[in-house]
This record gives sequence, C-alpha cells and structure tokens, in this order.
Amino acid sequence: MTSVLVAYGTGEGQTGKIAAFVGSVLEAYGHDATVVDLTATPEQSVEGFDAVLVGSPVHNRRHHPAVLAFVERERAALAERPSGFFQVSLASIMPLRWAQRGAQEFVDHFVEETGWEPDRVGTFAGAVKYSQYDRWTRFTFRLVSAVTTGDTDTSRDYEYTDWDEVEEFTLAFVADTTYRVGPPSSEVPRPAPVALLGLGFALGYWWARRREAGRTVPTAIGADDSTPAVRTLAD
Ligand SMILES: Cc1cc2nc3c(=O)[nH]c(=O)nc-3n(C[C@H](O)[C@H](O)[C@H](O)COP(=O)(O)O)c2cc1C
Repeated sequence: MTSVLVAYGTGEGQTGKIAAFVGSVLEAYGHDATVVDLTATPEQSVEGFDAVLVGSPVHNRRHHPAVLAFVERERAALAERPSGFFQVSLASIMPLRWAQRGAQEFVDHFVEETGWEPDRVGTFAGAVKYSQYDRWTRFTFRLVSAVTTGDTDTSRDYEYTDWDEVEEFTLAFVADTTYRVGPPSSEVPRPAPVALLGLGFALGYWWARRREAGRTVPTAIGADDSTPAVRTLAD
C-alpha cells in the first residue's frame, strides 16, 4: 500500500471536489490517501508520504497562493518522491486552440516559478459557479460564456470536469508510483508463472519428441543386433 498526499488549494471548491475524487480512486485501488486543503492546513508537509499529488485552480492566470507557497517550501522533498500536479482551469474546455494552449502555458509558468518538475501533469476543466460569484464576476463570466460555451444561464452552475480523465490520470500516477516505490509485498509476483513456463517447455519438448517419433519408418531388422529396429527419416 502506497501512502499518497493529495494537497490542493481552491477558490470555489472545484479543485477540492477533484482532489476528493482522486483520493477516492486511490483508496479504491488499495492505497492510503490523505486529502488536505492547503488553505486550512498551510503547514502541511510531505514527510512520511510515499508520493504526492498537488492540485491548483487558475484564477486570473495565476495558481492558488497556498499551493505556490507549499510547493516552494516542499520543493526538495517533492523531488525525492513520485509527484504529480493537476491544474484546474477553464482554458482546458475552451473551443479555441489558442485558449487550450493557454492551459499548458499556465503549467509551464508554474514549473518555472516554483522550480518543481512533477513526474505527471493533468490539465482538467473546472467549473463555472455563477452561484458563488459577485455581480461583476458573474457579468464577466456570462460575457465570456456567450462567445465560448454558450452557458449563460446565471441561475445555475456548470461543471466541465471530465471525471474519466481524472481517473485515468490518477491510475497512471499510481502506475508510475508503484514502479518507483515498488509494489506492496503482497503483489510481488509469485514463482508460479516461472513453474508454469517450465512445464510449458517440458510439454513442448515431449510433444516435439513424439512428433519426431511419429515420423520414423520401420526398416528391416538387420542381422546385426546392433542395427536399430527403427530408423528416422533423417538418418
Ligand atoms: C475570478 C476568476 C478568475 C479566473 N481566471 C481564470 C483564468 O485566468 N484562466 C482560466 O483558464 N480559468 C480561470 N478561471 C476559471 C477557474 O479556473 C475555474 O472556475 C475553476 O473551476 C476554479 O477552480 P476552484 O473552484 O477550485 O477555485 C477563473 C475563475 C474565476 C472565478
């Protein structure tokens, strides 16, 4: 069992929702997940964890300040263990190619700014939560949505996160982690496959010998007792 810290920051809660889902996927696959909101627990350390996943939303082209502070402080310890980063933004859902490139640019900037190079990066689509915005933000998002997604009904929220994509990212991270940390001892391959392989070879050899024997032709028994009773075609 690998112990994984899932540390995140969030503005309107979508990154927290994704972090909780990541944690539940990890638990479902037999790992020990600790999901921590860095705003509530800014002193969180990565010590004692086998692997770490960090999640941050993008607001006004910037990552969450609690996440930036955490990564900058824990950078050396993060480099010593498998680590991954997932970013939550709306750039990831925009139909325009330049906007999608923006999601990767945010990540590049984050890596440059923090000096941390995560082993795996996920860029997930977030949500528009009109219910949580002030008047100005609601107005701005309504305008942007009018020319992008068309989701302009401010009486409801819109979630764009692709949960299958989040699950795939988590499982790929687990695979990397198991590779680097090593599988739990209960999952170490048993010698059974090796024994089966040996049995397969033995059966193959036996079958080949029988086949060869089947292709033999009888010849006259020679006067000389040393003459073999049968001779193979190859003789
Ligand atoms: C004030 C504000 C600014 C935002 N700025 C950006 C931005 O610059 N780029 C972007 O792609 N998404 C931006 N978003 C969209 C958020 O990344 C998206 O809503 C995400 O789901 C927020 O995650 P959170 O709920 O964890 O805070 C912004 C959202 C808000 C409310």
